[in-house]
Amino acid sequence: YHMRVSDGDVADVVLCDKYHDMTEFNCFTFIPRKVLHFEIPCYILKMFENLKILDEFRIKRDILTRFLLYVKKGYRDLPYHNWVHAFSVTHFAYLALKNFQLVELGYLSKLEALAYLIACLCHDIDHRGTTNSFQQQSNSVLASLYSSEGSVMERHHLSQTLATLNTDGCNFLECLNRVDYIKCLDLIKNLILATDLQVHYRIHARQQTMAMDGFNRKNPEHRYYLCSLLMTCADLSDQTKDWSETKNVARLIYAEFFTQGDLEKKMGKEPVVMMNREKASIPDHQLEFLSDCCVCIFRILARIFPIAECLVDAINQNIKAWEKSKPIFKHLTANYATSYEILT
Ligand SMILES: Cc1nc2ccc(C(=O)N[C@]34C[C@H]5C[C@H](C[C@H](C5)C3)C4)cc2n2c(-c3ccccc3Cl)nnc12
Ligand SMILES: [Mg+2]
Ligand SMILES: [Zn+2]
Repeated sequence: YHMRVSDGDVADVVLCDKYHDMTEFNCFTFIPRKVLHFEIPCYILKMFENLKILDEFRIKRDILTRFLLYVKKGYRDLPYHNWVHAFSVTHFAYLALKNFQLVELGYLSKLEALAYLIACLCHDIDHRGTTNSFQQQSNSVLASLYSSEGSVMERHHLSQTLATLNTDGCNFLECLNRVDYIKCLDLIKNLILATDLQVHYRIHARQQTMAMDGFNRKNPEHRYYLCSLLMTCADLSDQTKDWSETKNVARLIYAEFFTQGDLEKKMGKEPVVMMNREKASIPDHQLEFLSDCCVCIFRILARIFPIAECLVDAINQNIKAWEKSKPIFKHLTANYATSYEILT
């Protein structure tokens, strides 16, 4: 199953010493999806180096590189849940670590920072472009494996992550002492499981309370809520970029949603409106998602880290842009079969 990663592939990344000027790259306005596909592995290595994480844990660059090249191969060629998404989520984690000074100011330990980056890289490995409920509906192998615990896809992403770590020449964590190694895997597990939006909806209120009361780094619950919040923010960080990016990402997400809807129709099941290309109104649904989900999460983040206010503003700009797009969508949908074609 494991398509080999050659030593040449590893050397190409390890020996690449470009991108010295990271000024743009370190800003929240930087758009990771603009990075050339073949340059992504080098940028990931640069992020780890720049954060001084490799030295801290004596991680060997060639082993980390072999790991991330296998992770890259673990992602499928899907419109949205692909390797570029993994990179864009990891880039946000890097920005948060750097701009909020999460380790320097004691919000995260160095081990939590390492786990955060790895979890972002791996959080959607081997995604099939379908939701957890689709796994149940279609009685998939993954549902039979994990549906009793819930978060079916996220448990699969975690299992694929551990399998990749156990691939020859990929376990860059082997140099951690036993306590840190076990703690790191436990953190990666919690972080990947936190990317199930249903989990987020369940703990959202408590995250809000934590932000109002003030983050207490001595409180293990607060540490869990902060890590989960940072994961969800990273997963949704495309929504904090400019309008053309937001529109482009919506196009990719609905390509997956509508493909699942088409599949469900073929299975004789009625898809939810959000996944039915005949019935979905993308602007309305996106307005709902940005207003009820995204802006709330980033407001909590901004309460803890005031410089994240700019991310809340960016989301509000995108909400305005979706409002303005509605009449155009309404008019064009009359002429087009579906509102999706307008995005393309
Ligand atoms: C822009 C944008 N819109 C999105 C609109 C909707 C949903 C979504 O899963 N909705 C729900 C709505 C209810 C309760 C649960 C389970 C299901 C039923 C489906 C969530 C996600 C959206 N999303 C994501 C994203 C984040 C994490 C996992 C997968 C994805 Cl796709 N990343 N960006 C976006
Ligand atoms: Mg996911
Ligand atoms: Zn994701």
